[in-house]
Amino acid sequence: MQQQTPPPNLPFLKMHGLGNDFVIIDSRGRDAVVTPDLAKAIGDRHCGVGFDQLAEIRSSEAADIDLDFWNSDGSRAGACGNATRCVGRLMLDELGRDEVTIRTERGILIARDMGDEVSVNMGHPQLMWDEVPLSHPVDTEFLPLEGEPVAVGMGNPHAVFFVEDIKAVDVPGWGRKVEFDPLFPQRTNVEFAEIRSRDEIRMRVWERGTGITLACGSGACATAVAASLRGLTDKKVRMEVDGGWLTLEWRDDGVWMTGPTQLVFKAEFDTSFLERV
Ligand SMILES: N[C@@H](CCC[C@H](N)C(=O)O)C(=O)O
Repeated sequence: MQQQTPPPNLPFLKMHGLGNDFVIIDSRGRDAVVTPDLAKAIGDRHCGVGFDQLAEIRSSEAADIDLDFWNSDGSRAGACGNATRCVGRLMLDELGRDEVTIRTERGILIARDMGDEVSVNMGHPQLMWDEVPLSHPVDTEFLPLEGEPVAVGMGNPHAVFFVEDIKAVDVPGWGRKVEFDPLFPQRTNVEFAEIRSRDEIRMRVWERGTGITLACGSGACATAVAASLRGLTDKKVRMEVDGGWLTLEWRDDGVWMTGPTQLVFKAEFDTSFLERV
C-alpha cells in the first residue's frame, strides 16, 4: 500500500457503536496516511484522541470504499464489525442509498440501512484450524485449552469461552493470557459468553491489541456462530455486551450483525501533533 505524510490539519471523525469507539480518517483520493506509529499516537487516550480501533477509508476500484483497521497498540486488524457499521452509516448517508459495499481485508462486505440501525454481512465464519489461524491442527470446536473455547475466524481470530456466570470471570486476566497463547500465531480476540436462552447471550470481550472494550462486532458474530455450533442457541440471537445490544443472524450468505451507530464529533489534528509522530 502506498503511504504519504498526513496533510496539515488532517481531518477526522470520532464515532462509536455501542461504546466500541473509533477514529475515522478519510483518505479517499490520496495515498493512505496511517502508519503503526501514527495509529499508536492517535490511540493514546491521554496524549492523543483515544480509540479502540482506527479506520482509514480509501478509494476503491472493487466496492464503494476500501477500509483498513488499526488497533490502539499500532497493530493491524483484518476485520472490525462495529467500525464497518459506523463507516457504513457514513456511506449510506453520503450516497443516499439503502445498501453500500465496503472492501476490507476480509473481502467485500455489504452494509444495509435499517433505519436507526445498520446491518453488516460479516461473511462466512472460518472454522478450519488454519483459517482462524491456529498454530497446528486441532478440533476448533473444543480447543485444547482450559475452558475448551471454540475457535472462529471472522477475518480475525476469536476464542469463545462459554461460562456459567459471566460476573465471576476475570476478563482481563484470562483474556490477556489467551490472547498470547502460542496456539494463536497472530494472537487472538477472546470472548466470554453466558447463555441466557436459545435466543439470548450475554458476552464480554478482551480484544487483541486493545484490551477490554464495551463491544466487539466480529466477536459478537464469532460468539453467535460458536453458540450455534455447540447447539446452545438458534442461529438468530440477541446479544447483550457491556455497551448495549446487538442482533446476530448466521444465514446461508454469512453472519449478519445489526446495531446502532453514533457520530460523536468531527475535528482536525493539529499539525504540531502530526509532526511529532
Ligand atoms: N472491535 C472490533 C474488532 C477489532 C479488531 C480486533 N481487536 C483484532 O485485532 O482483530 C469489532 O467490532 O469487530
